Amino acid sequence: MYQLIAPQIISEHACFGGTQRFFRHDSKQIGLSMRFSVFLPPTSSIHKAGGKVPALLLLAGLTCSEETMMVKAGAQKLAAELGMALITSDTSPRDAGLPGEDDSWDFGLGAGFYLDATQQPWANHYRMESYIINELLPTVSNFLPIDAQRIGISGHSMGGHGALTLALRHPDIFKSVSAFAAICAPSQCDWGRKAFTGYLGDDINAWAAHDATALMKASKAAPFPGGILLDQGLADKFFTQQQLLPELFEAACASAGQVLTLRRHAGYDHGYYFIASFMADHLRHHAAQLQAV
Ligand SMILES: N[C@@H](CCC(=O)N[C@@H](CSC=O)C(=O)NCC(=O)O)C(=O)O
Repeated sequence: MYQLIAPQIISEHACFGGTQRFFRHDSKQIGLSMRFSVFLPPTSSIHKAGGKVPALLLLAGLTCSEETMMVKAGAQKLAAELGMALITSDTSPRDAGLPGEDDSWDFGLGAGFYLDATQQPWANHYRMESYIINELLPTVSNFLPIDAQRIGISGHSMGGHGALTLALRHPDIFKSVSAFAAICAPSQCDWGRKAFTGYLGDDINAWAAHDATALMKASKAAPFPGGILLDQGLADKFFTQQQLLPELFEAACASAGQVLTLRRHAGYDHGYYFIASFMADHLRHHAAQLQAV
């Protein structure tokens, strides 16, 4: 483990008795400057004498940034009441300046898919999994009153894929998991096939390690005994276009003996009004499991 560098505060805002901060730091994993955000509840030790608080990492989807969840998901009020911090990451490196990086909205900039690319020209900078696991989480738990032993993960769409796959790949780090409208089987949908071909190459055997459905199918026992919560809107155009495929993840959970609460909501689309409508249930799902750790 290398020496962690203290992040710089870009802006700070009082929020529901706690503090919303936006940061930048020079990332060794990405090789570029990265931005992230943290909401600290009033119970954290920057507000009163006390210990470290549990935290929920919220991963956003395609075209989003570290700001999106904090601005649109409406999570801070209940997180403040539950005494839980919120952490958000950006969705890709910025300023890598790679050819083709900005050609489409579902690959490259804003579309890092929370994995480490193995293919050039992406492999040097597109290392979002190593960044989150080895740099972002150690940084926030080292420099802020966040308890590294009580971290949960959730996310939306591409961020839901990130939440499910990072939780399944790092169950020692993430003690609870949930997702909103997640890309549940990327090897079997257009978004995932495009991203995995670009970042991981043509060999589909390399894809399974980053596919939530494949990872769950390969599990010998339920990886999350506390259960996984997954919400899906039935008026979501990306669900209708077969980009999300929650039914495949549901079948994989059944075969692994993993308890999954998959809620299908009539009338809800893919956007943040859907996320905000069910965010409280997700925060309570995580709070219950993280308090118990
Ligand atoms: N530009 C796209 C739409 C992009 C989009 O809908 N992004 C979603 C995530 S999709 C999966 O990861 C999102 O969260 N957008 C931010 C928002 O505020 O809604 C198109 O042309 O369809």
